Amino acid sequence: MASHRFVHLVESELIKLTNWKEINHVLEQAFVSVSNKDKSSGQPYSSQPARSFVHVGDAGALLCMPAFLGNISVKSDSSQSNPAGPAARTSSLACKLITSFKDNPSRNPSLPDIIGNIFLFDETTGQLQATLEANYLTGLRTAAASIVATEQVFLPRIADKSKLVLGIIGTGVQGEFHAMGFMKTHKFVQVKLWNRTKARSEQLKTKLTQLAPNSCNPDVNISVHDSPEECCTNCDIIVTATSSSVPIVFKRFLKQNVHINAIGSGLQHHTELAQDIYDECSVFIDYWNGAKAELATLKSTIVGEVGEVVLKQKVVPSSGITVFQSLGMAVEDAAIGKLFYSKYMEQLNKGH
Ligand SMILES: NC(=O)C1=CN([C@@H]2O[C@H](COP(=O)(O)OP(=O)(O)OC[C@H]3O[C@@H](n4cnc5c(N)ncnc54)[C@H](O)[C@@H]3O)[C@@H](O)[C@H]2O)C=CC1
Ligand SMILES: O=C(O)C1=NCCCC1
Repeated sequence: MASHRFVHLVESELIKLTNWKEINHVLEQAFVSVSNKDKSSGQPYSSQPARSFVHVGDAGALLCMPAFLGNISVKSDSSQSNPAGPAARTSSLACKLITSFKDNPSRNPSLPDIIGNIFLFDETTGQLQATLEANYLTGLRTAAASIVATEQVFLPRIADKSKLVLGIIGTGVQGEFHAMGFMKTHKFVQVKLWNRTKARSEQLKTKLTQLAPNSCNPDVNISVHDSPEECCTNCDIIVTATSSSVPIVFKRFLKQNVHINAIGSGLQHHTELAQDIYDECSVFIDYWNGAKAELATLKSTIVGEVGEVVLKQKVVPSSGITVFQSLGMAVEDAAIGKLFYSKYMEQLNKGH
């Protein structure tokens, strides 16, 4: 076989290509693709098995996440050269290989909890087109999944969207991406931060203060809190992004009308929130296949997939506590991998 070249996109290149609106646009299509059972509907569709794990004792795991995503547009209608026309459609064939080792951050020197790469293939020939460093992309796509879930499940029930308060529980990598993504795409009057090690929240506050002038509210108040309870008080939207194996958010901390994006705690998934929350809330998920395998021990009411909400197959509650229980799925990586590869190739062809 003739040798074949592929590109390798590193984090510094990916940072330059980042546009949150485009990322949210492809993530919404990833959600739709898993809920759409009719390939001829004109909507995105996909094929993705439940991901496979190799456990390394109790220390960590290697995850293999393959997916095919069909009929997506990597550009939103408003960003293409002819905004009046339909956005061009493409597909994505990809596999993310990722490791999750929970003790990595406390090593000396510290290492990320999550380390991964996305392998992107030509969907007509199967040839490897690109490898993309996936730590940064996992941060972006997981935050974008929470943003889309919040827009679909929670924001329709909020009449006045100009006074929202965001709480971030856990200001590690994911907490940071979530704070940045939400501030870039939605207006908040306050962003509240809590982390087990307070210094880390203070560091994030400094970064977010620098970002604020380029966010949806340059006057946003960013505050650091001493406890999860103080941080959650008065929040409309909460993100939990920790590796805690015991509950850190309880119902008594919450407003009556609140949305939580529960994204942390690795492969145990639902340990960050107390059972009294799960007893009362409506849970939305990313995909049933994954939930059957990875949320088998969750005792709560799962209403449906976020994609089912977008497709109007499921109705969202008009008040109360909603939870987006984020597992993370391969089509999200296939979507963001294709978006960044396309943008990179476009710039290369323009001679940048
Ligand atoms: N749902 C999804 O798609 C994804 C979920 N994750 C999960 O999100 C979580 C955070 O990941 P990263 O931000 O990348 O990790 P990180 O290592 O950057 O941050 C971990 C955070 O958890 C906190 N933490 C650890 N143990 C704790 C405890 N017992 N109590 C309270 N806080 C504790 C740390 O202070 C830190 O803020 C992990 O559980 C990871 O597996 C990560 C990527 C995707
Ligand atoms: O989807 C992902 O990527 C991950 N999800 C759960 C924790 C590890 C990474």
